[in-house]
This record gives sequence, C-alpha cells and structure tokens, in this order.
Amino acid sequence: MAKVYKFASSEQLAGNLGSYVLAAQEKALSSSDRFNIAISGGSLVEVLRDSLILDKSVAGKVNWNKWNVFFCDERIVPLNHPDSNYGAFKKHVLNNLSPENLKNLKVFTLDESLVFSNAEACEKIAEEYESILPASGGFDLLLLGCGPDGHTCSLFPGQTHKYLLDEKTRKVMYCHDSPKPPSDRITITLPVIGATKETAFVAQGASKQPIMHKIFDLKDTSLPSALVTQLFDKKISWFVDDAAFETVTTTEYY
Ligand SMILES: O=C1O[C@H](COP(=O)(O)O)[C@@H](O)[C@H](O)[C@H]1O
Repeated sequence: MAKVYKFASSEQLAGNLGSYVLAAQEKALSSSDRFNIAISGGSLVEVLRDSLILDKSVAGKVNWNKWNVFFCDERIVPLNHPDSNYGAFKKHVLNNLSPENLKNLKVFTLDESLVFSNAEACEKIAEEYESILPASGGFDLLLLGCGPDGHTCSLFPGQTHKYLLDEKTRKVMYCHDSPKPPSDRITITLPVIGATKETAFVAQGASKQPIMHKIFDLKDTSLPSALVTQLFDKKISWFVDDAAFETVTTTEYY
C-alpha cells in the first residue's frame, strides 16, 4: 500500500518532507558518493524552498555538495524563462545557497542550445537528457507534483498523450502539444519511476480536492498520478495537507 502523510499546515508538511528527503539522502550516501534526486516543477519548488532552506532543523543537514539534481520533467524554454522548471528551482532554492554549498552540487539541465527549434530538436533534447540520467541503480528519490487534471511529470491523461504512458524502454520522452502550456516538454517515463528507490508526491491546497478524490476514492488509474501510485505502491508516499485531502474518505491507499 502507498503511504499518505497528512498535515494541518504547509509548515508541518514542509518540515516532514524535509526529514523524508534527509533520510533518503543518508540512505543513498551510506553506499554511494552522490545522492541522485529528481525534482518536479510547479508548486513543488516553493515547498522545497520551505523544506530545505527555510526549515532550519532540516537546512543544516542537507549535504548539497553530494547532490546530483535532475528534473522529472522540463518545459522546452530557455533556462531563464519564467516557465522553466530549472529557472524556478534556481530562483527559489539555488539562489539561496551559499557558494560553499554550491561548490560540488551538480544540477543537470536540458541542452539550452536546442531550445525553440523544431520537433526534431525537441526529440534530440529528450535523447540528450536521457543520456545524462544516472547510469546504474536509477534515482534515489523522485519528488513529484500532481496537477488538477491528474498529470505528474509531463505524463498527461488522455488518448493524445497515451504514447508517453505506454513507453517501455525510453527513459525520457518528448511531450508535444501539452494541454498545459508550454506545449513542448520532456518527461521521464514509467520505467524510470519504477526503477527509482523511493518516490514522493506533494499536493497542497483546496484546489487539489477534486483530483485527490478521483485518485484515492475513485482509484481512477487513467490518471497518471493514480497509475504511478497503483503500479509502484510500496515505494510511493504522498505528502498532503488537510485542505487537499478534505473530501477523501478512503483509507485504502491502493
Ligand atoms: O506543469 C507541471 O505541473 C505539475 C504540477 O504542478 P502543480 O503546480 O499543479 O503542483 C508539475 O509537477 C510538473 O513538474 C510541471 O511541469
């Protein structure tokens, strides 16, 4: 069964998510020199700032110099564009770190020189990103968001984007015609999530109530966030707040 951790406030959620990330960091560094983590964009980035920078009980224990940071999905825009997931992470997290913490921190972004070209270039961005993912063992931790339509990473529900969920071998895919702008994106695939040691979703706020009901009460696995939870349940944790989970009645978390 997947685990659901529910909190009354966003501060509590952030602190507990921070402790969860630290535990994954320690576990990884007990057998490796580097901690391989992939993060999402959207609302998650500000939660990361609250967890890893502003929560002082967590901040001092983050071993940034041993982190390899990747992106679960990225929008194909320049890295300084307001829609860039890297750009958001830089603004909210990296810009708040000291030069000492940044020395050996590695952040893996898409190849910006190919941005704003044609579909062929977008495919190339996906191929190149796939080639720089951790070679063996996969990720230690993925941090995922969940959109109001049930998408996670840039895995969207519906027939048009089924090719992304159906992918069995590629690790990174070009997502075209995204229903949420910007239209061109890259995303990790289900095989990558399946090979990851632990995965946490974060969902906060009343706007997430309808989708939480569909994922947990209705168990609508046509929704990528529900599908990921069903497929990899034992390795999945959800960090939610009371507002997002207010209308969820089940305690059977897959
Ligand atoms: O477009 C995206 O949206 C999802 C969900 O974002 P949220 O703001 O609704 O939490 C995000 O996880 C993904 O990385 C991003 O590209």
